[in-house]
Amino acid sequence: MSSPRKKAMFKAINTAPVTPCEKKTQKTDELFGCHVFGLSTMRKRLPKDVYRKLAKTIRDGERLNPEIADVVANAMKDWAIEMGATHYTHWFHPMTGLTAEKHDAFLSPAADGQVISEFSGKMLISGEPDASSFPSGGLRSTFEARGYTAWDPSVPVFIIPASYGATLHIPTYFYSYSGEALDRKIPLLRSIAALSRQALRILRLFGNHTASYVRPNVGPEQEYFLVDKNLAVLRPDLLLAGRTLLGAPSPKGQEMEDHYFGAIPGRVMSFMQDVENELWALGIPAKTRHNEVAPGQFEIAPVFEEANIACDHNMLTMNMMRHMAAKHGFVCLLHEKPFDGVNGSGKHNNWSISDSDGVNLLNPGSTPQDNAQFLVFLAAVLRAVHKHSVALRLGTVGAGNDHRLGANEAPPAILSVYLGEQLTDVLDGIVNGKSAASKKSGFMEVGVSTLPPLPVDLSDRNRTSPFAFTGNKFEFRAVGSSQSVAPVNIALNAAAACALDDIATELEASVAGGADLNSALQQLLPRLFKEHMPIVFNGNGYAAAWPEEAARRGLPNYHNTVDALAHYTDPEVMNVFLRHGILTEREILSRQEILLENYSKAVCIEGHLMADMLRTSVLPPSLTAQTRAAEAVLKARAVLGEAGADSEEAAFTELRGHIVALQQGVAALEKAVAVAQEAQGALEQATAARDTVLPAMKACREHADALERLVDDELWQLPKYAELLWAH
Ligand SMILES: NC(=O)CC[C@H](N)C(=O)O
Repeated sequence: MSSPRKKAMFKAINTAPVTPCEKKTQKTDELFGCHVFGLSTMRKRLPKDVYRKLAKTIRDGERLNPEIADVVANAMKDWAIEMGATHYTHWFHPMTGLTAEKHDAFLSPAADGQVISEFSGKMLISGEPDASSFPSGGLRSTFEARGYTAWDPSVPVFIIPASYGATLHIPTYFYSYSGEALDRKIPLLRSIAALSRQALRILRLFGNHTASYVRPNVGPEQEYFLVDKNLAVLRPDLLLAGRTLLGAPSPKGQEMEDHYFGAIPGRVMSFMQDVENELWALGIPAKTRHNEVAPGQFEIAPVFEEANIACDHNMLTMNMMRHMAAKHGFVCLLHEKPFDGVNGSGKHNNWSISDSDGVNLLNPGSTPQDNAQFLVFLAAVLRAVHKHSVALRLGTVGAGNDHRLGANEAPPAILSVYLGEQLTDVLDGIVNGKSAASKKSGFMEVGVSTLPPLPVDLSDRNRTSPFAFTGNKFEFRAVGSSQSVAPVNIALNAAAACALDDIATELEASVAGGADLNSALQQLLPRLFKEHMPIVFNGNGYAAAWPEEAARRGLPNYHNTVDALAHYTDPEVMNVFLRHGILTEREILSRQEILLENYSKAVCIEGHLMADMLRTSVLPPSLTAQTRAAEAVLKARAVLGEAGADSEEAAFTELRGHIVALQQGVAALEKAVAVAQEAQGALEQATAARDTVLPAMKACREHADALERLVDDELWQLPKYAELLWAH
């Protein structure tokens, strides 16, 4: 038990579960939302007319009326101080992919040398952080520091408690001096508004005059790994890159499939309970928890919320998990592929749309009228994914996710829609103009006026599909575990808005021309389903034949981030975002640049880090092992004569072969990193990172992992896969 690695392992397996924080109450319904200045708290603390105006602002997603801002801010401050808050912060989502906050105390100097607690309406509504160091993708020069934050009242403010004093968090947008979006919230809100406008046109055609808005709902399933902290600190790759850059496979990985839904280890249960308590207090409806497929992998999933809130809540969930892992002696890995050879982690984005009356528009209804409306929305989704699949693919780009997509554990990078046989039968029937008897009970006459009810469980599950219909929602499985769900939902809403716009325009024209809605639909739906049937694929997305079949269908397959990002500026891709004012041309260009830079930086950091680890942690024990092997050859020869040391020589030669190759590999890797860093232009740099750094890393890893299996275990410093994956 002498080496730091062995000591860490000993500590890891002897660590007892940490007791979760004491809760304010044992009852979940009392705990839920207690750290949120939500509607019920507002009603209690605000004058009636102020409450009414604020509630309307929240419901309609408007900016706060400045006349009531001071009263609202004051009530918030009093509540926050009672909850132990000393500071407030505007909390936002810059293009770093993480959240950002800068804290200010509630204090202002008073005339008598004392201080008073102060928080005005102005402080609540807007802020002006120094924005110079956030990525802007060329939207402004570094010296143009001005950036603004503005309260997004559609997400309630909340308190993050800490032993030293809580902080009031105000969810905000973040934009530049010139009014351009520097964050992911602004385009998300614009996309939600666009979807609402277009979907309402369809509802009005169906005679719905009560719905005042339509909103997308999102439920992101979050996968993650937990690694014992004692072991993780000995792995610079886990700490700096969030994934292992080296590591021979564990003799036992996920082959037995015994981890999936297995009994949750005690330490992990305490961690989960602590996370959930905090999330519930924040009004985040965390619902499901379980062991995932890979050893050391877990999942947390909330129930649906409106997309903007769900997105903020997922960012908060990730922050909370990282934070709470430290308390429980873990490091929480949100990377898409922390370990080679076992499953990576995704974030399955469940997406549906509902109207202001709470009706889920992707729910097949129980009347012919409802079914017809469902088919229109279904057609719109198929059209959105088929016509705008590149825009959707852009919502999943990232250096980490490239290791996962298409690796036969997550969907391929080709976008297709899984509908299940039954629903596909129904659509085929509509396309072919004849009634379609489906496999099970579902049966649908052609001609929407005679549609019988559709069965509820319209589809099986298909894990290999990136975009699967699951009965009343779509599950977009391509998003990576570390990614914000904002980009993919911006793209989904934008693409759906375009498709609904096309459909509404045609139907409105037919109706205006005197056609009744049913005959207009009978004209439109068979044509639409026929046009977009190539996007429907119910088969195995992991099969080798699928990419070929997809190519025949004309479906794009951009299987890495750089290829996908190069198409951000294709006119038809830009148009998805331009058409309804979701992003301006300058905002699109800046996002393309930021994402490309982010990719090259991530790859170059990994390359640099791997070279350092190879030089300082892999080569030294390997060289010691080589010296021992050389001594073994000499000793065997001394005893057995020149010809008697064959096996010792073979062992030495094998070691030396990998060592020499690795020494050359490290030099090549360092050169590749330097070349990529010097390349001019964001696309060129990202291309160089992909084409030179990644292959150089792969070549090194082969030898390093072979050495791990050859070098004496007591010499090896880096915790091994078996230890990282199984010590919980
Ligand atoms: N059980 C599962 O759904 C596995 C999903 C897989 N981990 C992914 O990356 O998407």
